[in-house]
Amino acid sequence: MTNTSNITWHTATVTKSNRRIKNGHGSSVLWFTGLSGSGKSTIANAVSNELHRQGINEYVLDGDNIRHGLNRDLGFSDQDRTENIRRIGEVAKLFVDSGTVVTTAFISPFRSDRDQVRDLFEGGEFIEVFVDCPLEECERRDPKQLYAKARRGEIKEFTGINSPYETPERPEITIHSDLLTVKDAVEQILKYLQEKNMI
Ligand SMILES: Nc1ncnc2c1ncn2[C@@H]1O[C@H](COP(=O)(O)OS(=O)(=O)O)[C@@H](OP(=O)(O)O)[C@H]1O
Ligand SMILES: Nc1ncnc2c1ncn2[C@@H]1O[C@H](COP(=O)(O)OP(=O)(O)O)[C@@H](O)[C@H]1O
Repeated sequence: MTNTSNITWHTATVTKSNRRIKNGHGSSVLWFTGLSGSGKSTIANAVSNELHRQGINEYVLDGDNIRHGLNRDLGFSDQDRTENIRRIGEVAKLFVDSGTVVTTAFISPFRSDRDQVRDLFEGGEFIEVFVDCPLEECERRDPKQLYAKARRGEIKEFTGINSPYETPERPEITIHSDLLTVKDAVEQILKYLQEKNMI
């Protein structure tokens, strides 16, 4: 599948470092991972809103939206999920290179896929945010009624029901979204970025 033998890498003249100096802040990826309904999109968007309010270049890459466009050819088999995450990782890397604080909201259920994305980045740029919420609470929320469908057997390979979710072992940030408000979650994440001098 890899075919880079006749392709030459062009080094850009304006660098990531130039862009960070111009912007007056760092760039990184906040990689949200967690079950469907755990709160990835809600918290990622709330973080992005706050960054925007503070004049920081931000962007949200969201699972449902990307699957309507760039990754419309992919389904939910293990193999397709791996390819989904690989592509998003590469896109996130472009955003970080552009000087943006990018938030991504994908289930990204497999540890090895998340670790491969982590390896694309320089030290400190990849921030794994585990949105830790018990399956029972996600199922109670069921904002898109997908758990109900999965329980009725209408969705095959639904994460947490009949497809695995591998919890992160050493995430930079863990958000207990069954215990915290969205506002508190945003504060926890912004505090991390400030402590790391990212913003
Ligand atoms: N089988 C199955 N399993 C899990 N999720 C499903 C499935 N079918 C559709 N959906 C909807 O697609 C969203 C998950 O897409 P992702 O790209 O984040 O998934 S993955 O990272 O490739 O596993 C997920 O969005 P979130 O609820 O925001 O997580 C669901 O709305
Ligand atoms: N503390 C919380 N953090 C995030 N979402 C919460 C929280 N409490 C309740 N919710 C609700 O849970 C649902 C989470 O849905 P969503 O953000 O789409 O999750 P995901 O992107 O992980 O599928 C939303 O309806 C949201 O309003």
